[in-house]
Amino acid sequence: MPEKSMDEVMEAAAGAHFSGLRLDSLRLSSPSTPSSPSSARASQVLSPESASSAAAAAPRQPFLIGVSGGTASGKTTVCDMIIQQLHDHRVVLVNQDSFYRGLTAEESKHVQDYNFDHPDAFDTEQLLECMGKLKSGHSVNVPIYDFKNHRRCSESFRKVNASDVIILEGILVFHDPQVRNLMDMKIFVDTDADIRLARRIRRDTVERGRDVSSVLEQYGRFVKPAFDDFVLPSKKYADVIIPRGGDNHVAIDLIVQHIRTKLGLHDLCKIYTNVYVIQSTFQIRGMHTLIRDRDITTPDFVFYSDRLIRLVISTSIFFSNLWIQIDTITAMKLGLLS
Ligand SMILES: Nc1ncnc2c1ncn2[C@@H]1O[C@H](COP(=O)(O)OP(=O)(O)O)[C@@H](O)[C@H]1O
Ligand SMILES: O=c1ccn([C@@H]2O[C@H](COP(=O)(O)O)[C@@H](O)[C@H]2O)c(=O)[nH]1
Repeated sequence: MPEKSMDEVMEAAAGAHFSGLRLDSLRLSSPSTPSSPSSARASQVLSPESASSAAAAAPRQPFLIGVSGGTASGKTTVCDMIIQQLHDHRVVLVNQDSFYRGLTAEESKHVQDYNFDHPDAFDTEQLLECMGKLKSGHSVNVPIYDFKNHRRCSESFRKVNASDVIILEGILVFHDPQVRNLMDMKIFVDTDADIRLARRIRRDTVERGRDVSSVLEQYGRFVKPAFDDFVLPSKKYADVIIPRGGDNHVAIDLIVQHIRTKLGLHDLCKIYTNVYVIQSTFQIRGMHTLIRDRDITTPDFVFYSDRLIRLVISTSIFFSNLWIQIDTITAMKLGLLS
């Protein structure tokens, strides 16, 4: 019989013909790697599928957001706005630009021929290593890239501390599948190409030591073709597309609200390590809405409250049964039971 995930069981429990949970339909399976004392217990008994849905409901890792889009689309501006609005949480920003390989002395002589918009211009291995460490709660030293001389500062780094939210921003952060798969949420900043070019001319002449003709030359030769070949095709991976970038306050508010909801669960599980948050489903949200409706009839109130209460109790019975089984196995291993 195929294994059922906790989500499927709960979905069934919240469905139209609920008549209690059948715990015997949940099979025990082999151990998986524990990540914390509380999840260690669960991961010994839940199937990988169930364990991953439990992990999804009770996230322990930082929330990683990827922000992509063409050059000068407003990625940094959008990230700054998100960080500002999430002021009550620890948020760090990592720029893909920091992982530019930097030019060799030979390449520097022909800088006008160098394609900074191709995926090979970035040290993606190093980026992956840094993001992996940050995701597992460690601080990292991120290189500092100098756009004026196209090199990394050899002796200084930026220390990025472990945080609740990590934002990774850059033109090609959705290009590499391994980097993409680390992300919990992907945002694409979609700004008109003419506006981006105008902003890029202003920014690169004012801040990055270029002149207008070199910006236009680089744009036509490398930036635009690479946008069409690599950046635009990665837009399909986005969960959210923000038209007009930082001008789109509604989209940014919605994104911040979503992150706050995710972090709310995160915080709860951090404070109480044995809390299991039942994953919200369409049916569960529907029942909560119905019982909060002041015009609901008494029979309906009793009916839906009963379903929700059964769901909570069934879930706790499910977990207490698991703990009893683990404790029995442990006792047998210790020779306390035969
Ligand atoms: N909504 C906006 N209105 C006007 N200027 C903007 C807006 N968003 C960004 N800019 C300007 O455009 C330039 C590029 O913006 P930035 O956020 O750094 O883009 P990206 O990170 O995508 O390269 C910056 O000089 C910034 O001040
Ligand atoms: O030495 C360099 C490195 C990069 N670039 C250009 O920068 C943009 C990416 O940065 P955004 O902030 O996203 O615009 C990319 O299009 C490169 O062409 C550079 O000119 N010189």
